[in-house]
Amino acid sequence: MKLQVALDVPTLADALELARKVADHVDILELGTPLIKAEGMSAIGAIKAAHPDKLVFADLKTADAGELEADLAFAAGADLVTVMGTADDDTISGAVEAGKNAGMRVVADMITVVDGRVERIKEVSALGVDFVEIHAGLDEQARPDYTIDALLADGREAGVPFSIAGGVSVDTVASVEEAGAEVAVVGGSIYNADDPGAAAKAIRDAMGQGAAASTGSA
Ligand SMILES: O=C(CO)[C@H](O)[C@H](O)COP(=O)(O)O
Repeated sequence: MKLQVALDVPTLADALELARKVADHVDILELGTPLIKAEGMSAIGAIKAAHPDKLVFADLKTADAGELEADLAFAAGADLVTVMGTADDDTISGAVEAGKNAGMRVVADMITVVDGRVERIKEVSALGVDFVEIHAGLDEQARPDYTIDALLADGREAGVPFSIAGGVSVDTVASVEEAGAEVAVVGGSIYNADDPGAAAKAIRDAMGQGAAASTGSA
């Protein structure tokens, strides 16, 4: 399983600083949606230029014009982009087409899909996305009864390649790996830590894989 850090910070300068602190311990550097909105697509290339040995993930959360938005992110240097799992099937297919043309990968973000999630995961997988991100967003995580367990159960059941995002921490990353995820996505547990580098290393160690390898593929 690979470890992806979500650089959910407001400026490119903050993202470059955070990436520098954690890069030794992660495989994939994610530009969070707010960062891309604040800084634009050029931030993708800046992160890639600073860390050419890492996969760069642009969390576009595209809801329409899938081919156009994915094209822009791939041209800017992204290795992977997200399209919303709730988007129109043609939007998802458009992003998949852009991925094929660029030789890069497309991930369907299943955020806000709760009822019927396994069925929709299978549908978007059949449209050709490379994997699905089974995801509880920050607002869903803030509810008092939130746990990661439903995400893991749906990953096990769906039978397609998946990542997990939704407050993954040093305490839960082993269960994400045990569920069969290709990628564990971690934001707040790293960027809110007093020492983000140490937090990333602790999560990597909890995965039992030691230091991050060079990342030609996820
Ligand atoms: O995409 C996101 C929110 O929409 C976050 O990047 C993702 O949820 C990972 O962060 P955290 O570990 O804090 O949940």
